[in-house]
Amino acid sequence: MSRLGELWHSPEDWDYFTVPQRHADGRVIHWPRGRVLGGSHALNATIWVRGAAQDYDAWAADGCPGWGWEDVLPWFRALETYVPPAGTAPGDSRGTDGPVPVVQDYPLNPVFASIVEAAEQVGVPYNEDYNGGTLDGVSQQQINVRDGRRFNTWMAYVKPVEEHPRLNLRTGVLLQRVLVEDGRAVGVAVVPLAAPDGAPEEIRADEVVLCAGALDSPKILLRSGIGPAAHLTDVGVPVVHDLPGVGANLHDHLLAPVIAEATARTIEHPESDWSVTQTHLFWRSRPDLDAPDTQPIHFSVPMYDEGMEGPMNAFTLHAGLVRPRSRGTVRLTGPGVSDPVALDPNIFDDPRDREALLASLRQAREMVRTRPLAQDWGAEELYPGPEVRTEEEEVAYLHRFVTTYHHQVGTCRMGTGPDAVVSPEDLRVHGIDGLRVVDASVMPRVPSGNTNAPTAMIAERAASLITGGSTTLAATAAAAGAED
Ligand SMILES: Cc1cc2nc3c(=O)[nH]c(=O)nc-3n(C[C@H](O)[C@H](O)[C@H](O)COP(=O)(O)OP(=O)(O)OC[C@H]3O[C@@H](n4cnc5c(N)ncnc54)[C@H](O)[C@@H]3O)c2cc1C
Repeated sequence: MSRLGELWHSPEDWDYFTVPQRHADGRVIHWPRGRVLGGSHALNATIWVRGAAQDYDAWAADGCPGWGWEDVLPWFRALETYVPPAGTAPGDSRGTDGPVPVVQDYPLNPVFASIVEAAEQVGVPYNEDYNGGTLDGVSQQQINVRDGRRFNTWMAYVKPVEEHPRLNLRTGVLLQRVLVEDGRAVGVAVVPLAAPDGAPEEIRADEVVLCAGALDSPKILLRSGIGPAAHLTDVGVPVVHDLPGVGANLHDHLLAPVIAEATARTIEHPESDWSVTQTHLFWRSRPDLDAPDTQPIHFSVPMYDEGMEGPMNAFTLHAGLVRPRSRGTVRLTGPGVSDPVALDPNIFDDPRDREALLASLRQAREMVRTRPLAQDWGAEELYPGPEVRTEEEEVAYLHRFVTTYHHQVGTCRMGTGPDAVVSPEDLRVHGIDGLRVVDASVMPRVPSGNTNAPTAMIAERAASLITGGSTTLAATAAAAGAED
């Protein structure tokens, strides 16, 4: 867990980059994505966050009836086995017998205990369980680990039934496109990962469920001729079905680092079995907001970005924006599987995003100056650094160092309007029979927290829909796990 950064740029990473960001100094930003069973959950930080009730109520109000907080809560509960801090009991809203371990019962590295105190000193109260109904506050992260190792959705759901005679798992192939005949998906075409321009193999199916994530599901639909007709024509893909919303509505959470050297104490790393990020906080950048719009995340190591350098005995308080308003696109540059995809989150297109991230950055800088960090650890800010004082300088710093929180969503959004791609009722693609999308791309708007748990909730619910509501994979996998 503590070495997750080593998976970036590795063979397990699709290793995507954005197009140059016009409101962020023209920089391209690395977007790691899991190229492995378990998807991005196999290389993420395993932080488990449901989001705010208001997030889902807004989905319901915005054309997705049946996806309000009270509707999704049972599915969140069904997913998890929550292990609360020692000496405490799970609240009513928490699950205790689902297939995904959600663990809060682990030792905090001392620097995180001081970070929690620093947050309290700037007016952020401690929240024992941010998944218990209220997000606001500073908290220990709840993570997916078992026996000191990451535990992802592949391990929870598929591995227990890996040998099932009705499961045929193909690895080493790339899904090229969905095959559509007379308005119905009838299977997929795959090519060898090692030779993607080779002849495709066709796999026929009664129904196709696409779950390639917020970057690849729209890419595959576009390559299949399902998407905005004008764009498809531009890149040489024959139009099968004009669906304007495919690849639109791309958005992401953003981070910007505040890094401080600890000059008075050594940050030890007894957490080698645990994560180098153990706390985060949820905070409203303006008092009139109905839910937190920032989620700073803390690291016991310096998260130096390209162009930064400094001592290793340092920690990071990443400012974080979780209710972005800017929207971008996923677009093809050509019809082939080897043609690069153009990923444009359009960071800071809406200036309100920059304002919220700036408020979060200032809060993190203020925390570094509090007694628990400044005095007890001798914390001295390295980045942005003392020379960054005016608003203009802080904004320039954001443009130079803003980065992803890895939570891209929205590119095959659920809904019923002209921009909707899948139906909120059953996640079927509008206008094509026999085709569903089930992943982070269907979220109409990103929840105010990390996106893995919401994606797993959507998948859990979809499994029930696909099987006619008669069962859930949670129950199946939990039963299989119990037999081991
Ligand atoms: C570095 C990083 C850290 C993160 N940290 C956290 C965290 O701590 N907590 C949290 O909640 N969220 C975190 N996230 C986000 C979270 O992991 C994602 O939101 C979640 O995994 C999305 O699930 P998904 O099923 O939509 O897509 P993915 O998990 O990306 O799965 C998509 C799958 O489709 C496969 N695929 C794609 N294209 C093709 C193709 N053409 N052919 C065949 N297969 C294909 C991929 O290999 C992958 O297995 C992080 C993400 C990253 C990248």
